[in-house]
Amino acid sequence: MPQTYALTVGKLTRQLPIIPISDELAIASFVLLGDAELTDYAAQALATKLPADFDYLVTMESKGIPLAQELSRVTNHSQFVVLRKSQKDYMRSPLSVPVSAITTSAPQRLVLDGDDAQRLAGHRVVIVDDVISSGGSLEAAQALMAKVNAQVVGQVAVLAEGAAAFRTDIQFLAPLPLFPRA
Ligand SMILES: O=P(O)(O)OC[C@H]1O[C@H](OP(=O)(O)OP(=O)(O)O)[C@H](O)[C@@H]1O
Ligand SMILES: Nc1ncnc2[nH]cnc12
Repeated sequence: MPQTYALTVGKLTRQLPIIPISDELAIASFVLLGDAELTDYAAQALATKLPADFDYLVTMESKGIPLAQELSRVTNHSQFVVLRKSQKDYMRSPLSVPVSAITTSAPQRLVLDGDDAQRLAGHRVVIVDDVISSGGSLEAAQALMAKVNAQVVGQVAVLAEGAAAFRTDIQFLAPLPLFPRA
């Protein structure tokens, strides 16, 4: 098994460390947090793939947050919504659903603050994340949007990992392979 994977996103390349995540599987770890150059570049590129008309970007804590912020700025949307991975005492009437992701074996919930729920109700939203893999995080976000009667008009990510690269219901910039564990 190679130790790193050379990821190319447009004009940028990054060497991603290959990390075992189970007895059978390893991932090329893509941590966008802290990579301002790639975040800005990806936001510019993803902006061209968004529907012309939407009200809010919605992202998932945590690695999607800087991307959604930059994409909001590029598309002149002054507010976006973050779905959290834990419930905080400052939330009012939060809604939550179970979420599973390829990187997380422990049970988790995805949480929407009630104030954000009111803001999204009846609006057109685009779900944005750094990477879509099993689709578990995306599915949980969709479930929350359905709960608040928000219409999902786009689903975008920088990378589609494994079988997600064959999905026709998402827009992304590059595929990312999964690796058998050595
Ligand atoms: O399609 P899936 O299998 O759900 O995988 C994709 C999700 O996994 C990663 O988040 P992670 O759970 O690692 O949390 P983090 O962003 O807080 O690190 C990534 O940011 C996506 O949200
Ligand atoms: N390859 C990857 N790196 C980091 N987080 C991920 N979440 C899903 N796939 C991932």
